[in-house]
Amino acid sequence: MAYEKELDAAKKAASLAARLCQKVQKALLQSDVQSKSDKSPVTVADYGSQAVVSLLLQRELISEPFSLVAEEDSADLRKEGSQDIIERITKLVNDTLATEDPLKPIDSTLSTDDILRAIDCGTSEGGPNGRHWVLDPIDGTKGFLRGDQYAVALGLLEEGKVVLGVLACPNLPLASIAGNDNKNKNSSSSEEKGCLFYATIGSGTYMQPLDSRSEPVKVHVSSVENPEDASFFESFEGAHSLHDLSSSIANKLGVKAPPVRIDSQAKYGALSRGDGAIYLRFPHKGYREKIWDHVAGAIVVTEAGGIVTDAGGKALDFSKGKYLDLDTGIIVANEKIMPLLLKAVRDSIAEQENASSL
Ligand SMILES: Nc1ncnc2c1ncn2[C@@H]1O[C@H](COP(=O)(O)O)[C@@H](OP(=O)(O)O)[C@H]1O
Ligand SMILES: [Mg+2]
Ligand SMILES: [Mg+2]
Ligand SMILES: [Mg+2]
Repeated sequence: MAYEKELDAAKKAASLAARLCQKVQKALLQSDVQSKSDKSPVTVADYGSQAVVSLLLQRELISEPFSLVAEEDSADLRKEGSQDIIERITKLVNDTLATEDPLKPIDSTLSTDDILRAIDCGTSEGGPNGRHWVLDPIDGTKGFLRGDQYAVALGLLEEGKVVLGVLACPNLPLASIAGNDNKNKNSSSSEEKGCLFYATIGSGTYMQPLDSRSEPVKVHVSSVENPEDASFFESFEGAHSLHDLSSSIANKLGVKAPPVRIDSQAKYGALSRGDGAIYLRFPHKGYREKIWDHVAGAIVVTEAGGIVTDAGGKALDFSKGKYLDLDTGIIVANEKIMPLLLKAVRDSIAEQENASSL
């Protein structure tokens, strides 16, 4: 299989980073109200996750040139007054790496400078040439803080095309979230949860339990043909996607089920195994989508048989650097539903534009 070595490294890196995030989220949820309103736990987990992935990939793929496009950089951490937080991140990363390799000699413990350097490996710009890893160390920070869904999302671009993607979703139930009430979909209930989705180009999409040795299963998007029987995903946060517009599109399609609102690229993971059939994402005017919010999710869905396009039906172009250059919105569906969805999107956007020009 192509990209076998890269996939092994990516799965290991994302799983370990997810373990770090789980530890921080658990402490956060057990803490008092005052520290919950403080943003530092998510900061620590974000940087810690990025450092773990950066270090792991470089260690596992030592003979290859390394380029990483990642959401975070260390500029804020290098400001005065950040020493305490850097030390917390460094301890967290060292503790996490030690669980991966308990026999590691003690003198290889990483220093604060090592951690800052690892975070700053993620400053590549991407683009159409060569290989670039693309990382969102915590996608769905809002969900992370609420105790809901989030994902560690890692992908690989080769000559501007996505060839590999891994999504670690620590709070996503292993069983389908279709048909549950909305509370269970987003939050951590007592059922078994923690999913690792992965895909390489031409080889399909697989899911396995995070942190477990049980066998991966091949997954497929929903085969629903009639949109009336489809359910759709969208952002939990109304600030990230226009819920009114998606509701208008769903009405036109005759979708009966209420929207399933969850945070992060866990939506792409859930779609890849058929929990819902449609994903609608329409940011407010002027927002520019970043590649790390979609690279891993896009290949996880397309290798499972889905289609991911912008609102005009164009494939997403990940070769333009950090930003996606696209026509309003991102939509996902299976082959059968996509033509109907594109028409509903076009009609709803035209109606909205007419209404605002009156
Ligand atoms: N105004 C906005 N419109 C659309 N997306 C936004 C946004 N502000 C932030 N985002 C992006 O939405 C992502 C979360 O998506 P979702 O709503 O599906 O959970 C965020 O990722 P991070 O949490 O990694 O910053 C962020 O990049
Ligand atoms: Mg993100
Ligand atoms: Mg993020
Ligand atoms: Mg962010």
